[in-house]
Amino acid sequence: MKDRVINELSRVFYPGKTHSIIKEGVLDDVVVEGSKVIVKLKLNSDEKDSVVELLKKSIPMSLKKLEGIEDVELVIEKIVDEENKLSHIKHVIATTSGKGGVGKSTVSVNTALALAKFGYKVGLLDADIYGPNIPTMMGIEGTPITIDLKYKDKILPIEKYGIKILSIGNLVPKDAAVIWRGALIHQAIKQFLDDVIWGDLDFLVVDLPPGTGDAQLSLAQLTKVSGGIIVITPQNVAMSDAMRAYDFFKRLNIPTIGVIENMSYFICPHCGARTDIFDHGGAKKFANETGLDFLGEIPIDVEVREGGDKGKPIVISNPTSPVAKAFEDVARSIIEKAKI
Ligand SMILES: Nc1ncnc2c1ncn2[C@@H]1O[C@H](COP(=O)(O)OP(=O)(O)OP(=O)(O)O)[C@@H](O)[C@H]1O
Repeated sequence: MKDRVINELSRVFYPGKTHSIIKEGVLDDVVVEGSKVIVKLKLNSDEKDSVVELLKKSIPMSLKKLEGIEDVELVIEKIVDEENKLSHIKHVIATTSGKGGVGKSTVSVNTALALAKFGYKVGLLDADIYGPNIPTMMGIEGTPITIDLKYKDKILPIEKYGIKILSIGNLVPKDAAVIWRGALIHQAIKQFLDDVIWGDLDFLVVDLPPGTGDAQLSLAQLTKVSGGIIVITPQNVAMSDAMRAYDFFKRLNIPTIGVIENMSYFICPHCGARTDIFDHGGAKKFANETGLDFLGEIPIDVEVREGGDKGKPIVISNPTSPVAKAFEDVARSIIEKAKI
């Protein structure tokens, strides 16, 4: 229904212009509740009253033509011109890792879902240019993006499991991004921040590429990141990579919220014995040495991997499991630090 509403709105002219209200970039959100639709617009504070009056007439008139829509509510917010476009996002949280494959995306996805479980409005931005695997993990691969293809200027994130998701994988052809360098990456991240209709969010979790590179730099330049999370595996060799990621956050003035140890240990499902496959405690040691907070340890669990492959993360597929609880603990620490 939401798609139909947006499609219909693409036919409503912005008063005084030759293009639609969508092209004008004033649509902030669309919420469908049964036969009622709520359309949220953000207009410049100096927009004329006559324009507002015309919108109040034309939008309900147009949407009521849709089958199943009986009531249309218009919420119009006036914003100061060129107000920071991210002012409706309270906290930007970035996750990174010293190196690839440590489970950074897994942590981003499950932490975002745990935050949403606590009732917060959450967005998840997959800015991992080199391995945008969040669509697969969230089970949204192949879902066509609606609005950017038609209007070029605004992108609607995909909603699943109660959060809004957008991946660089949705914007560029598979494998094309790996050759991207500075300027292009900067442009892509800018587009994510400027042109995506995130709506009001308490948290935007950004899954950065591993290491210290252009994406981190651009994000820091383009927005105020409330805090960064470093994901590491327990081996000693992982420490120097983590230290580089931490130093980079410091140089970019991104406060580090803390460290998570992923693949921390393995509990045998048959005998219950614990094995520290990659050693254990590296992240805690790292946290002690740097004075950072230790946010928790996530065991290796086949359900985590399966959840990622099947597009149903463990926080959703098995919410009472110890791993899901561990992700909730991470979310609690973020909430506590953000003092929300
Ligand atoms: N705690 C865990 N238990 C079992 N499997 C896990 C765990 N964490 C991550 N994995 C699996 O390890 C693989 C790599 O994880 P993920 O993609 O999250 O890592 P990443 O650090 O984001 O990798 P990349 O650098 O490629 O972006 C995935 O198949 C994922 O399902």
